[in-house]
Amino acid sequence: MSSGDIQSNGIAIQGLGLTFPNGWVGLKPSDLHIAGGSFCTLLGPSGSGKTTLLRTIAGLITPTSGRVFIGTRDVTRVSVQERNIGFVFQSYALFPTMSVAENIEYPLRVHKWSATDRTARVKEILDLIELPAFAGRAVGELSGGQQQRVAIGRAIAYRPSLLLLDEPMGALDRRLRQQLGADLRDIQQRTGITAVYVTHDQEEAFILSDRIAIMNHGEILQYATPDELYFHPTSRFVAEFLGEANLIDVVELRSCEKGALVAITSYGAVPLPAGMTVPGGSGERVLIVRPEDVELVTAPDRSDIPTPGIPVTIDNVRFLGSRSLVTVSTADGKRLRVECSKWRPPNADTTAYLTWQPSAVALADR
Ligand SMILES: Nc1ncnc2c1ncn2[C@@H]1O[C@H](COP(=O)(O)OP(=O)(O)OP(=O)(O)O)[C@@H](O)[C@H]1O
Repeated sequence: MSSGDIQSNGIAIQGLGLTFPNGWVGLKPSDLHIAGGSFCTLLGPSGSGKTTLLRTIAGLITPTSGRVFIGTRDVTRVSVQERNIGFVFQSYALFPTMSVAENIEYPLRVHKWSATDRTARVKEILDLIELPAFAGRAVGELSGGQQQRVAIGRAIAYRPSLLLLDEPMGALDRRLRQQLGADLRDIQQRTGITAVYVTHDQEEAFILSDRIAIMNHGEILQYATPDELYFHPTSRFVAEFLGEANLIDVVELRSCEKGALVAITSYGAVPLPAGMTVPGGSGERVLIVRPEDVELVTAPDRSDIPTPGIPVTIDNVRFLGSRSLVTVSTADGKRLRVECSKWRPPNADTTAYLTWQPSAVALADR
């Protein structure tokens, strides 16, 4: 496919910070390296700085500190037009009086492509976005999802080195979002363009992305693959933002005889995954265990309970069909959650013990 001839550039930001004129800190100085040809998502709650970071990469906002590189080129002081970037926003921003083909052709005219090259490229893009039969239609006659496909096609038509997308599916219903998301990922992979995508929808981010930057309060907290983020969050915020998490404060970390690490908690010693090393820094830590990794066991003799074997009382059991959600309380009143899909939970008000495999535990900053 000749659409794959886009020259993929990575993006590097170094110490990028932004304080707005009113004194509000939009971005705390951060570093990030997005590999060329990858799909990166900026994910975080409303107001966390996702759009601000995207706009700073685009050159629509000038940072107060740090640098932005596209490939090896320092573009910190380079204008938007010279950064060679395609944009897609939530509002389609298509020209309503122009046809689909004319919309796609427009940026090629601006970039002074020859008529022959324009015709060939428009055809190629119409095939790529799977709308060849709609070339002559006015964009106003298309569905929302089709219009966004045209917007994506128009954004990549002149072969920019980056594609930046700010909540492009925000106005679409769930079914259309899923369809367009799959189309977008397919287009990104077939062209090999580097894409940076803003959303606050975790599921969308997980489905689409090679790597995700989790943001909060203008800060990039962690940049990793979806499974690294889910199973090895490095902060309490990331753990709780990406689904349910049981958090247990660590009093102390100790090495046992075999060199493995053990976390001392107010519920006893909790073995940590083999090979885990003591993280740097001196901050307080928290253990993270996902509800689906926890098992509730009952046994007449406490010595039969596998570690960590935290005694709990079952508060309630909610049956949800394919799984049950169980809320339990420890002796000191801490509430924890257990999800069971393959075994029946004990009845409420019974005493049971919580256990899990050491590999299920992540260690994060408190
Ligand atoms: N020009 C500005 N001057 C002052 N503060 C601003 C300006 N633009 C944005 N902010 C603030 O910066 C913070 C981050 O805004 P931003 O739009 O980047 O968040 P976001 O994560 O994209 O949120 P959402 O998901 O709601 O779009 C917000 O608190 C916002 O009010």
